[in-house]
Amino acid sequence: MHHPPVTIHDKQFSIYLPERKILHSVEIVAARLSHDYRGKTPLFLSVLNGSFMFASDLMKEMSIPCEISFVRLSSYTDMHSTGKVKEIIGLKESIKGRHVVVLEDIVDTGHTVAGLLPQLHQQEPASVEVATLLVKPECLQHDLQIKYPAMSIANDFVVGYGLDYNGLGRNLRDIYKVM
Ligand SMILES: O=P(O)(O)OC[C@H]1O[C@H](OP(=O)(O)OP(=O)(O)O)[C@H](O)[C@@H]1O
Ligand code: HPA
Repeated sequence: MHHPPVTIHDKQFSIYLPERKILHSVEIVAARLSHDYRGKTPLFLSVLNGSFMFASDLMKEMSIPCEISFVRLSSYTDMHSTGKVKEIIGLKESIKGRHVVVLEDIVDTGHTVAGLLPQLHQQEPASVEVATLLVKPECLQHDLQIKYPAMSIANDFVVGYGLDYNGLGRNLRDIYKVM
């Protein structure tokens, strides 16, 4: 399939990860989670906005009983991290004693996940792990154990499949990187 470059705001992006590759990597993560959490009814916590597409496709591939809830925790404007971590919004149910799996679209500097995990641990879950579609190992600034990364990428700004550049690009089926 041909994927011409796309323009979003002031920048051009070229094809990076086609949809079939994304979906294949999501299937593999779902199979691992279905195996590891058998008998545990995990609670997925999808961190909005970026992770909605990953969460949706991952849930469809899960072969064990599981639940999902959506939380917000935003710290990004433009293409650079502000480094500020905000508190969790929207977590209505108790996670005490639950096996929680945080769903992220991307772990970049790691600020977001590093800020989120202590807030979750305060509520005494049985366990907390992180599943992310993308991780940028070169950019990580925290000592994080990301147990379920679907794909590792280089230090490129990417959009598509839920990921945005200043609000746009989330609807793209494929992932593009800035040119
Ligand atoms: O590892 P980090 O450097 O913290 O970057 C990753 C976070 O940044 C993005 O969220 P953003 O705050 O842009 O909100 P969004 O999901 O609504 O786009 C992304 O969805 C992750 O949550
Ligand atoms: O590369 C990225 N693209 C979109 N959003 C992001 N948030 C952190 N890194 C990125």
